[in-house]
Amino acid sequence: MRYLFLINPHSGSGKGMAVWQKIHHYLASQQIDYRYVFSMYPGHPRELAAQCGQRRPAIDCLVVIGGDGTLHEAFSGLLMTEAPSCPIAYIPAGTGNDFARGYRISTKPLVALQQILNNRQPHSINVGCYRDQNAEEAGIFLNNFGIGFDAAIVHATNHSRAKEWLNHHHLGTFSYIFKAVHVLFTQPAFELRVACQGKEKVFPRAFLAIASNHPYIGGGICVAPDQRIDVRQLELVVVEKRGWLSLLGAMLAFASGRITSSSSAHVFRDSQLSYRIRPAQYGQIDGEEPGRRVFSLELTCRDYPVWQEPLAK
Ligand SMILES: Nc1ncnc2c1ncn2[C@@H]1O[C@H](COP(=O)(O)OP(=O)(O)OP(=O)(O)O)[C@@H](O)[C@H]1O
Repeated sequence: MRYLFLINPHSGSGKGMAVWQKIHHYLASQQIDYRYVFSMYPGHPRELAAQCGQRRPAIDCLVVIGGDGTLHEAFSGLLMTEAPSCPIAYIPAGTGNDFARGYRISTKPLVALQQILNNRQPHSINVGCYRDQNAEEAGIFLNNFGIGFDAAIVHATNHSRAKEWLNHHHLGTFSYIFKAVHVLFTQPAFELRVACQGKEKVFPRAFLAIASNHPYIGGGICVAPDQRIDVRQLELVVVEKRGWLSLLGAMLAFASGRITSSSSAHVFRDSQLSYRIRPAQYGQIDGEEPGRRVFSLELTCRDYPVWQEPLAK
């Protein structure tokens, strides 16, 4: 096997570089055929991954070291090319690491590396695909596509001047909770129309809509407990803003990983979902922001090979 390591040294406020140093030290002491490349700027992981098929000598597996955003870009790059699918593997080095949770990859770099080196067959995972007819834009999501509450928190947190400092001092969760409380009181309701399995449902006062590819969001919150990354299906959870008390209850259920059992929540599950949202809202796609806008989404599924043995349950 010939591996290409793609590293975002800045992910997780510098964790990417620290993880790579550990991995590099180990690889250099073994008989392993590998190359490596650093991503230098936002968007670079996508470009580097898109060139994988043309590399000579050919590579058998692209190993990404970074956070969920870097992994998302690498998958997008691989899926953009017509070349035969190059299997991917992942060593988490971000702050949230939700994909690693969803696929069961260790957050200990050398254990995650062994999951790759000991692997013997490709594992097929589901990748969520979206087409926004409104913005004439298409893309993928590995973790989730959120609109409303969670996306407004991502926006507030990403633009917080204290983010770097809090992450550096392992206080990122506090920043997230603080922003969540603020958004809870300021985020207005919006209209959502969902079409699923031939039926349309209208929510005049939706508060959040999260489509998930595996159970986790926001650094380990369980938002879709029945969702599995190896099943060709997506889960959309919609929460309504009925009144302050029920909304507060729903958000507490969200924070404690029980949102799907809240009476304000509605769950839709299928390999194809469409929904429209008005007026303009914040969105988040695997933690990155597509901007505040009106959405008209069609979600579908496709599969992709991962070269990594998941940890035992
Ligand atoms: N050399 C670089 N300098 C700055 N940004 C980069 C570089 N390489 C990649 N990026 C961009 O950094 C963004 C965020 O990366 P990523 O999500 O992996 O890290 P993170 O935000 O620290 O982790 P998490 O998403 O878990 O919080 C990605 O959009 C990626 O394109």
